Amino acid sequence: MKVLIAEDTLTDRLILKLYLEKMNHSVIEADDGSKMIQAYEENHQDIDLIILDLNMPNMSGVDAVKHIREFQATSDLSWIPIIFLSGSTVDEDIESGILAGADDYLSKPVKPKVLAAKVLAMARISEMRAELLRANKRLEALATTDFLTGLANRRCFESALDEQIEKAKHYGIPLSIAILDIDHFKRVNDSYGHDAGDLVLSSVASRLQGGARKGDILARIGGEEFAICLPSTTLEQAVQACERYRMVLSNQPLSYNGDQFNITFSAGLVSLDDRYVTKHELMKAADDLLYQAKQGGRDRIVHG
Ligand SMILES: Nc1nc2c(ncn2[C@@H]2O[C@H](COP(=O)(O)OP(=O)(O)OP(=O)(O)O)[C@@H](O)[C@H]2O)c(=O)[nH]1
Repeated sequence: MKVLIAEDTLTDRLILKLYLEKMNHSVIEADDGSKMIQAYEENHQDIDLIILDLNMPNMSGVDAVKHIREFQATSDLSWIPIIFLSGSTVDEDIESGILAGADDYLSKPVKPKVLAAKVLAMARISEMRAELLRANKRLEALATTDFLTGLANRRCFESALDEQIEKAKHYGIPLSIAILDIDHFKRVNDSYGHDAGDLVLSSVASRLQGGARKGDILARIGGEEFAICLPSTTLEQAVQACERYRMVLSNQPLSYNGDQFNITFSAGLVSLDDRYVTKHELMKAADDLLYQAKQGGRDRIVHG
């Protein structure tokens, strides 16, 4: 681990450094609270643990710990363990160090075995926390991704759409959305089986993704239904974009086990204007136009 130590008494600092280096940790030193904060702000991405004296000149250990915890919160930095050192065994001193945001307490003079044990305990907590964050990230990805195509799922699309609507209204920039539905998809399943259907859905997703403009948000929002959010795009521009999406599908058949599929989609396309307040209204409007596209003969985009 990389340990930042702050201790104003030179001999105490050197002994602590020696112990830590013997345990194969690397050390950054500071001799008062404000230098420790500076060292932390400059090296925070590398530091795994802070050990600091509670009583130091210029800035007390309690204030330094508070500052570090505040800095972590406001800069969205990950938590790292902090152990404070003190010659005092007064209950109130221990309490104030922990209340300020430290995680453990070491009394002076530091005993190497106790130091090693506490550093190990902090490393364990740190690793558990990192594992929890990784697990949360995996869960978040699962909760927002469509398992079959790898595109965003409906939940993720709707939340992105909420953000885009707010941004568009706030800055007065255009926003369009399209809802696409593959034509006669049931025939693929019925003729070639569900696996072929799944493969067609994945291929459609990667074709659409391949043709996507940077910033467009693509999602699979239902069985054979996809949605595209086109930020900063007027209706006229969105019609062109959707025609491009239509071409990436229809200009070349998809193949599965030697069979070729000519896949087309129908789409409803709308742009945000005063008629729509919520994402549900916008999506409902796109859905109604999609229905018209199906009624009108499929393989077409109807906009409104
Ligand atoms: N393979 C596969 N099929 C799916 C999935 N989700 C929905 N489907 C199928 O998609 C088909 C949708 O059929 P319909 O709603 O009748 O629509 P369609 O055949 O595409 O006809 P139109 O939309 O009217 O052009 C059904 O056969 C569903 O079983 C999926 O994840 N995988």
